[in-house]
Amino acid sequence: MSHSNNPPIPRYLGNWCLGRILGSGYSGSIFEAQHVHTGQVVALKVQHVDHECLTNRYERYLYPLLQGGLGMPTLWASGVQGVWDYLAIDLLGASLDNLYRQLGGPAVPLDLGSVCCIAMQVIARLECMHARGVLHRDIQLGNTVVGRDSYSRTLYMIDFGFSKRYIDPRTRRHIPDSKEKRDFIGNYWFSSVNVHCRGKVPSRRDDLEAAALMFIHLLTPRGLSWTRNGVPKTDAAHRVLKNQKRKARPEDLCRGLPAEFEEFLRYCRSLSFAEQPDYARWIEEFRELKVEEGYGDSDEFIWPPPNPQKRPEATPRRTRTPGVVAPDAMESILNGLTNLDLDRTGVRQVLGDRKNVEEAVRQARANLKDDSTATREVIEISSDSEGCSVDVVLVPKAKRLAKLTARASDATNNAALSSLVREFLEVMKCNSSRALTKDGFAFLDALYKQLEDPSVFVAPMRTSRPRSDIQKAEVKDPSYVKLGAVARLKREVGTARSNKEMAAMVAEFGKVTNNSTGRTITKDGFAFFEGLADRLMALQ
Ligand SMILES: Nc1ncnc2c1ncn2[C@@H]1O[C@H](COP(=O)(O)OP(=O)(O)OP(=O)(O)O)[C@@H](O)[C@H]1O
Repeated sequence: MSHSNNPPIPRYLGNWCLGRILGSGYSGSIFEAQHVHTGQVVALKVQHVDHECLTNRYERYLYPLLQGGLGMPTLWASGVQGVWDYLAIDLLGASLDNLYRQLGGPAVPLDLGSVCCIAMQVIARLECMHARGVLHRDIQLGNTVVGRDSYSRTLYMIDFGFSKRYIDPRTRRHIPDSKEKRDFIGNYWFSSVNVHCRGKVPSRRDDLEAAALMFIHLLTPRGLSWTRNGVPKTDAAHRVLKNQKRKARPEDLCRGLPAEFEEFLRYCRSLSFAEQPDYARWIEEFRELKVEEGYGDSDEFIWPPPNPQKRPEATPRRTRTPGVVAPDAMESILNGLTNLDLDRTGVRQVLGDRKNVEEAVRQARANLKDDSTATREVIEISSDSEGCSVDVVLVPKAKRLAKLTARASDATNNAALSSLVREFLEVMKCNSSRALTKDGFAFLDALYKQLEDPSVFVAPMRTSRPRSDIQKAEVKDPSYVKLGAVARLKREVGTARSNKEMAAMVAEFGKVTNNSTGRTITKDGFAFFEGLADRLMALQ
């Protein structure tokens, strides 16, 4: 319906006296308003009842599902008066869109510290919404706003006009997927490729992918490439935009950004339709990135952005430049393959006592046996420098770690252990996830055992309990516990005087990593293992 003939919005709606306009969207306007009796100040979302997209009608049913969650606005009242439908919700502050533009965006990107805070908070908001069975489906800068007063460092999600329950309240089941192409719901800039370009049914993964694109947009000078020509005005222009979005590879979108952003985007795209995302892991990843870059570990969104507390260390950050396999990375992949020597029956045992080979090693060997029947994983790696593509056989991370674990139990001296530690580092670095999986812990167990006393049985540092059990049973340490301990280990490993001392360090590393939410190896963690490999050579 056309709005030009709408009657003017009255000064009073229900018990609310309308004040200044806060913003307007496609379906209506938002006003600051005050309760005539209590004086309470709210944001009043006003829409014409005949509007073709009367989102208030949906929102009033969704708000109650979200009440009480951090960063979820409260719905105080709602009603219809004459032709006006209104919702009275918490009055909040500026949107990220406003703040970003104030600072010069998109010409000027946002600082990494702020984007990490945004990432931690937005992922947590999505976790909260999803836990209550609701998808947002319209994640964008204009729908992410800061709170007021004591909540001015908290981000809120607003605009649930496109939101939907993805858990059927009757059956308690996830909504079904569909092969049929559906009309697009969301926004041009950040809606996921599956939803926007392929017409798929939105699910939790798509909220997260939209968030990932939003983070990348904020960090990219001039923003995501498909946003640069403005909102498409014709169907043809919209088709061009969708094409551009569909073709943009994560490695191109994230060139020059810290690896976490590309990894997060890839992770979102790897989720299956009904899969539950690992929110905690990614909140922890962005927290660690923030700490590593000198911005501290808080997720509070401080505006204007403060300067980093310390400059980033000289070691270059791990940015990803996939698409091009660097010659040394390719060499390490191929070396890794040729080093996978399974026939070690004649190796003399010096450090280890074969009778006491621990559970982790037995497990690793069992995994190796299973591998003989496993299919090879072929991954295509294209090179944009040459405009060609090469096929490379990559051994999956788990398999390579299992082989390293088995070899660790057979190591005959410190030099052999040192080279195994270096191979372990290679595996962890060339993989898109730096999370220490149970295979990684098994390697640490084997290494610890060799360093400490191979004749004593050592309880594994991490068991392979199902993740749900682990989450129930464990109270995670705050990230600074792990970060502080690993930084100390990195400093101290260079002066370790014996294998026993190094064993204790490996054990401590395993313990703090197992107790942290993300179980990722940080930059300091990598430096610790590098130091350990050096020290093992020095103490031969
Ligand atoms: N609770 C609030 N407190 C303060 N400002 C708000 C609040 N809700 C919305 N706004 C402002 O109004 C703008 C539009 O709000 P909202 O997105 O909810 O409306 P909409 O009509 O659904 O918009 P669109 O059609 O663009 O999706 C927001 O970007 C924000 O700047």
